[in-house]
Amino acid sequence: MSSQPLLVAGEVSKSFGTTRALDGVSLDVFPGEVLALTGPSGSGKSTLLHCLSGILAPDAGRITFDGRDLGAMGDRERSALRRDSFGFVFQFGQLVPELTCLENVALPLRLAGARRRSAEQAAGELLDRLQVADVAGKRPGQASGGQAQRVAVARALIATPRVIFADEPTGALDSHNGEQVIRLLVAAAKERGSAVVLVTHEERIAACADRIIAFHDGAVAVAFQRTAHAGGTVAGR
Ligand SMILES: Nc1ncnc2c1ncn2[C@@H]1O[C@H](COP(=O)(O)OP(=O)(O)OP(=O)(O)O)[C@@H](O)[C@H]1O
Repeated sequence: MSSQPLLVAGEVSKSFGTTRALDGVSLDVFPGEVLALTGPSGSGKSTLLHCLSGILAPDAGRITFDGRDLGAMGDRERSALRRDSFGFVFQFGQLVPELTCLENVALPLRLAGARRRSAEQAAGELLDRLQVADVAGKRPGQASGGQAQRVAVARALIATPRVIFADEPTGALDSHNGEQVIRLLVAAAKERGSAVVLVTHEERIAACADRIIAFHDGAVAVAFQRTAHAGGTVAGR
């Protein structure tokens, strides 16, 4: 496949004090692909995800999204990019506890100016797609961990972002539940054409991706192309 990469990291380095979390990492994320970042604890996976999503600024190197340099953007432009083009799923869903699950999922559309009725209709359809329509009227605290994580996935998908960043999204679930959540995330993202960057240390979860990049000590250790989806390049030193 010859599509252009959507997100590009070029020679990205990041340190926290004397700890070198990333050491000259380069990689591409292609439109619609599911990329897993794996590796042992402390190898730099989350730091890279935060740099790719514009949450953290690298000390050296460059991140571009759709040809635009994240480092050259002002805070407002970067926040708008995160809101309009990216979706996020974290280890603990981080849903708004006072809102129902349906309202949580509808929130990104409401913030983008959609009317309540159409936003909640779309949210209801997505909850159904993620097999949790029965918790629509409940608050997150009344849902199980697995249900709440599916609600968080629905919220990340609803505005059809170009990229979904998922940082250990199944870390708080048992392996069966975790794998089901990832399979639903991957299937729903593919239907909508959203790329997924998935941080996980679990092999079974990484195996759901099109491509796997394993990190060690802040650098790319090895990369595997599992499907013919994208012609990505990786490098590290
Ligand atoms: N905010 C921070 N302040 C200080 N050190 C940090 C910070 N964030 C990360 N680090 C350090 O940077 C290195 C890489 O951390 P990172 O969280 O990216 O690894 P990881 O592979 O995601 O690990 P885990 O799987 O345990 O989440 C580690 O040594 C970590 O202790």
